[in-house]
Amino acid sequence: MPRKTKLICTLGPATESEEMIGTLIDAGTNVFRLNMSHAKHEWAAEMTRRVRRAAEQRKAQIPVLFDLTGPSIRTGDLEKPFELKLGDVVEFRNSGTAPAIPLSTTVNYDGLMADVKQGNTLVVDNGALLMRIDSVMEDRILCYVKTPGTMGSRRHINLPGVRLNLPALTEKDHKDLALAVECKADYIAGSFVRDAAHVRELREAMEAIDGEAQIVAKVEDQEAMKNIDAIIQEADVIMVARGDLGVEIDFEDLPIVQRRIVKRCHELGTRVIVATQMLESMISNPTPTRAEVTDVSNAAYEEADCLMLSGETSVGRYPERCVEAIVRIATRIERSGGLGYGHNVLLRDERQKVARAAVTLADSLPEGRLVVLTRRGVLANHVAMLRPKTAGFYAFTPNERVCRQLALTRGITPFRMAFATNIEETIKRVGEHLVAEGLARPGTPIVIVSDILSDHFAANSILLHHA
Ligand SMILES: Nc1ncnc2c1ncn2[C@@H]1O[C@H](COP(=O)(O)OP(=O)(O)O)[C@@H](O)[C@H]1O
Ligand SMILES: C=C(OP(=O)(O)O)C(=O)O
Repeated sequence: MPRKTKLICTLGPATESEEMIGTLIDAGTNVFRLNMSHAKHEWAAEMTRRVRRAAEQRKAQIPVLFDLTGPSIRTGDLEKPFELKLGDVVEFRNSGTAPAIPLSTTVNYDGLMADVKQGNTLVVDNGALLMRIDSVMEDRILCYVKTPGTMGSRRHINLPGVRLNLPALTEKDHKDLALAVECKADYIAGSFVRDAAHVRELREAMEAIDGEAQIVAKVEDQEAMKNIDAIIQEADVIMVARGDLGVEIDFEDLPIVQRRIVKRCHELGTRVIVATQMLESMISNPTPTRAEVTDVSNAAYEEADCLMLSGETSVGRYPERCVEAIVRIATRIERSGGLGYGHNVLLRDERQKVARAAVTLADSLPEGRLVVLTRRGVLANHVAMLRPKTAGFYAFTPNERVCRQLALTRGITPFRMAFATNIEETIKRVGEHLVAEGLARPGTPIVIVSDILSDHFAANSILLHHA
C-alpha cells in the first residue's frame, strides 16, 4: 500500500542543488517549502525552477510552498553569534538606532518597544534562550539573560501573551507575495495568522495580483487558537506551526492543542500539516531519537495530511536520511491503522454525502480502487478527508496546478488527464491509465466519484467500473 501521509521538505543551503532536490523527491518528498524569512528573492526563484525541472524529469507532481514571514519578529543579522551567559544583558534596538552595549542586535519591527512592558518574558529561537525584559526605552529594550546559550542571526523572538501591533501582511510580505505569484507558487503560507480576516487579507492580496495559490494558515499563538474555527473555515490548509506555538502556549498543552486542531480540521474539512522539530536531532545525527519516532508516528496516526521538515532538510547534515525516516515511520504506522477522525467529517452538502457513499463502497470492495475526477480539486479534497482505506486513491484532473496542489493531500496520487467529451471515453482512459501505471489489473473494481463527468454533463455521481 503506498504511503498516505505526505511530506514537505524545506529547502536551504544543505539541499539547494538540483541533484539533491531530485534525490529528496526520489526518497519521498511531496512538497518543497521556501522559508521567506531566510530566502533571498533570486535564490527562491531559482529553487522554484530547480524543483519544477527535477519534478518534470520524474513525471512527479511536486508543489512549491512559499512561507511568508508575517507579523513575526526576529533578531537582526549578527556578524557572529553571541555566546550568552546567565545574567548577561542584551539590547534589542530599532533598525535606525546605534548599539549602546556590545551585546546588541536590531529587531525587524520598530514598534516592539511600544508593545512590550517591563517584566515580560522574551523567548529567542523557539525556546533555546529565555530572557526577562528589564527596561523599555523609546528605541531599545534591555533584557536579562535567564538561561545561557547561543543567539544567532534571524532567530525567532516570541513574547508569549503579548499582542504585537504588526499588520497581518508586512511590507516584506507584500514583496515576497509578489515573488511567489511570479514564480507561480502552488501554496502560500501566512505566518502568525490571528483570525479569519487575516487569511482573507492574504487571499485577496494574492488574487489582486492574479495569484492562484492555495492559502495555508499557520497557527502559532493563543490568539489564533481563540479564532481557530473561523481560521480553519477560511483557509485551504492549516499548519500546526509547533515551533512558535510551543513557545506561545505552555508546552504541556501542545499535544492537546495539536490534536484539537487536527480533529477540528477533519470535522470542517480542511487539510492539516503538522510542522517543526519532527526530527530535530537529525540536523546533526544520522538516526532519530525515540521521542522523535514517537512524535512522527503520532502525527501520522492522527492522519494529518502532511508532515513538515524544516532545519532537518534546510541546514541539516542528513536530509535524505530524514526523508527516509519519515517514510519508514509513516508507512509503518499506517499499516496498523489511524485515529479515525475521518468519521467525524461534517457532511454539509449533497456533494459531501455522495463522497461518503463512494468511500463506503470503495472500502467495501476487496482490491477496490477509488478515483475522483476533479477540476478544481475541491471534491478530491472532500473525499480525502473521509480517509478512505482503499489500496489506491487517485485524482484525475485536466488542470496542471490543481494536479500539483493535490499532491499535498493525504492519500491522493494525482494524475493529469484531459476529460473526453463523452463519459465512457473518460472512464476508459482512467482504467487504462491505472493499468498502464501498474496500479490496477484488468478487472480491478474502480469506484469513480465525480461532480462533472464531461464538459457537458455535471452531476454528482458514483460509478463502479472494472479496469
Ligand atoms: N533559504 C535559507 N537560507 C539560509 N538558511 C536557511 C534557509 N532556509 C532555512 N534556513 C535555516 O534553517 C533553519 C530552520 O529552518 P526553518 O524552520 O524554515 O527556519 P526558522 O525556524 O528560522 O523559521 C533556519 O533557522 C535557518 O537557519
Ligand atoms: C513553521 C513554523 O514557523 P517558522 O517558519 O516561522 O519557524 C513554526 O513556528 O513551527
